[in-house]
Amino acid sequence: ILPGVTCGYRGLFYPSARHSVRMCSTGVDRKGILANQVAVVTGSTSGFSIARRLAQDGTHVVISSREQQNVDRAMDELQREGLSVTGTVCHVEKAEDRERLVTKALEHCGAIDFLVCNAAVNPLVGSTLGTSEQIWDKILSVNLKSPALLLSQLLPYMEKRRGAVNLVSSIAAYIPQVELGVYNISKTALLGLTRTLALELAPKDIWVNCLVPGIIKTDFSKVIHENEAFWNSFSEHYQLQRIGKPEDCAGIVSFLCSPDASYITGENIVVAGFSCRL
Ligand SMILES: NC(=O)c1ccc[n+]([C@@H]2O[C@H](COP(=O)([O-])OP(=O)(O)OC[C@H]3O[C@@H](n4cnc5c(N)ncnc54)[C@H](O)[C@@H]3O)[C@@H](O)[C@H]2O)c1
Repeated sequence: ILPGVTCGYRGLFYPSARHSVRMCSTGVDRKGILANQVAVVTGSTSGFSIARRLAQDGTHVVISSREQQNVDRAMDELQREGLSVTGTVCHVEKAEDRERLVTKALEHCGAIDFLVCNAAVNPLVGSTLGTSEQIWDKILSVNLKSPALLLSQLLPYMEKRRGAVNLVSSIAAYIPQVELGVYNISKTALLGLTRTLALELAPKDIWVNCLVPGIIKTDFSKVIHENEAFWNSFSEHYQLQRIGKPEDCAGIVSFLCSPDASYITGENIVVAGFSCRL
């Protein structure tokens, strides 16, 4: 256990903690609604709003991304806020890194309840037909294949306690942007992956849903929100007259892991300020 971080039940597989909170679902104090549960979040060291919110709601969170220094910095910041967070390097394309992530979660927290697949890349701004085979492989590998492979490694542990999986797609799945080419396609395919996994995992009472963010202000979307042409047409396309904040997405992920969402699986939840083009 990390200094200053209490996991509380290291090495023990408690029966699903969800059952103990299921009774107090709607209309009650949500503080600690995810207490004593464990979440693994990929690509969670730059904005880390989802990791923070899950931890604020009581979850023990295992963060990860490609660079040790980024993992250390995010862990440090979240632990200073008194949150139960640990982390490790996990380049989601690498099987050994995914295995290390699983081991880390089990070592520190003894179980795994939730998986949030946040990591994604878009190495190219350009058309689909102008994309090299190498870039195709990279985008599909990180954005689409890795979530499924990581889940298959986590599943033996998640199914002991039931659980929730949250994939992260994009509004680009519904409203493709010409300059986002293969990225649009990877995010569209995630909608299909969500439904297929929901079907496969329903008998295990593991819920699989997909967050579909609109334009959210992060480094990832700089290429869009720092572009003047984008702002010229923004109010025409998005009805809430602002771009999203990472926190706008974090709460919905927490909700989808909570007992209040126990009859929701296979859904794509759009958090995008509404567009008539949807
Ligand atoms: N920001 C937006 O407007 C927006 C809109 C729609 C969807 N999204 C999606 O939201 C998710 C989070 O994006 P964000 O905007 O917070 O950006 P972000 O850059 O903060 O998050 C992406 C994370 O993925 C990590 N990552 C990339 N490749 C990785 C790999 N191979 N292994 C492990 N980690 C890897 C990055 O280091 C980063 O931490 C992504 O799936 C993105 O596609 C973002």
